[in-house]
Amino acid sequence: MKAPVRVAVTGAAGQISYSLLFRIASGEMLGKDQPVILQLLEITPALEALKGVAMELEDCAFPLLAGIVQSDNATIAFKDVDYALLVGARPRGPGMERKDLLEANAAIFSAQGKALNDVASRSVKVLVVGNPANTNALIAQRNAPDLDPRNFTAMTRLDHNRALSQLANKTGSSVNDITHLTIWGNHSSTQYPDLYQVKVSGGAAMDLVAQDWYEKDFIPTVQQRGAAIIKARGASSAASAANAAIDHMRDWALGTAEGDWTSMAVYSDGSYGIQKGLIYSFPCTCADGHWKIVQGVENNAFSREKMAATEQELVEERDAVAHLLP
Ligand SMILES: NC(=O)c1ccc[n+]([C@@H]2O[C@H](COP(=O)([O-])OP(=O)(O)OC[C@H]3O[C@@H](n4cnc5c(N)ncnc54)[C@H](O)[C@@H]3O)[C@@H](O)[C@H]2O)c1
Ligand SMILES: O=C(O)C[C@H](O)C(=O)O
Repeated sequence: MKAPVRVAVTGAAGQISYSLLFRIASGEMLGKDQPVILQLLEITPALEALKGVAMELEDCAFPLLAGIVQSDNATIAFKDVDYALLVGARPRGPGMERKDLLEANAAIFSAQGKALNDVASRSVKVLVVGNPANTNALIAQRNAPDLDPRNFTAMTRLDHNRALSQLANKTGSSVNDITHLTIWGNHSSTQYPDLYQVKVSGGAAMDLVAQDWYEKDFIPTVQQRGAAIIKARGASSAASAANAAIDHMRDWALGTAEGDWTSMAVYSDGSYGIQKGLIYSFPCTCADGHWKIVQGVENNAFSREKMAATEQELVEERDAVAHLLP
């Protein structure tokens, strides 16, 4: 048996975590041979509810669950963690854009960035789920100057998975037949789901769909899917968000599928002309616990315009929280 790794989850009594924690503890994220210690962070008023979640985790008798820490103190919850899933934040309600949450949630991520800087493992892998995810990840990263900026990522895997399903439905194929999909940019309504590189059963996806459907149906559907879920469910996506978080971390830790890539919002090194330092979603491959931005994707004028628009939104979000960026 391997030695246990420490996995922090914030917002651990919230709705996403209720789908997430049990899957981490059952080995779906890091493998069926990897014991985990869950280090759960909540705000003080939610500690009682958190206790109930921890009791249920115990009641599953997961063979891989080697311990549970519950705290309202980030320096306790993040102590020596190898993985940190930053979920805890206010979700948006009907009619809100994710960036409307910037003020409410930004302070959380500066405090948590500092705590990670102080006590987490130096190789901690951080995934920000709480919205606006990219800019929250930027805030956490900038408040953790002793950690490699590449340790901080934000989640666009839910958008990626949504796009896979939409395309599979349209083309009458299986998600298993689809490769080389990219979500570029922000986890927001400016994101750009790019089908130009996509292969369906080895052939070009754009040969199977009309440009009109791509522009007027597919792109807005993927961009607006979070809002559509909120409208239908009366609450933001939870199980699908947890599933995407598992996919993101599993690929980062254990590697992406051979011959394909995934979408991850990562620290921009200037690839594709995107401003260095933004947390921007790119096509990424992962191996040996490290992600790499796929190079050499040829973007046409349509794509470049969409990539620039979502970059511009991230620049504006960054500028709006400049006071929280040391
Ligand atoms: N990136 C994505 O694709 C994606 C998808 C779905 C939801 N989200 C976002 O995830 C976040 C959580 O969603 P949810 O549905 O689980 O919300 P929720 O309200 O059910 O749960 C959030 C939990 O976070 C806790 N919390 C608040 N401040 C905290 C802090 N400082 N430290 C620790 N915990 C704290 C709350 O007490 C609550 O239990 C929201 O911001 C939502 O918009 C992101
Ligand atoms: O849309 C939201 O506010 C929640 C989440 O980011 C989603 O995409 O479902």
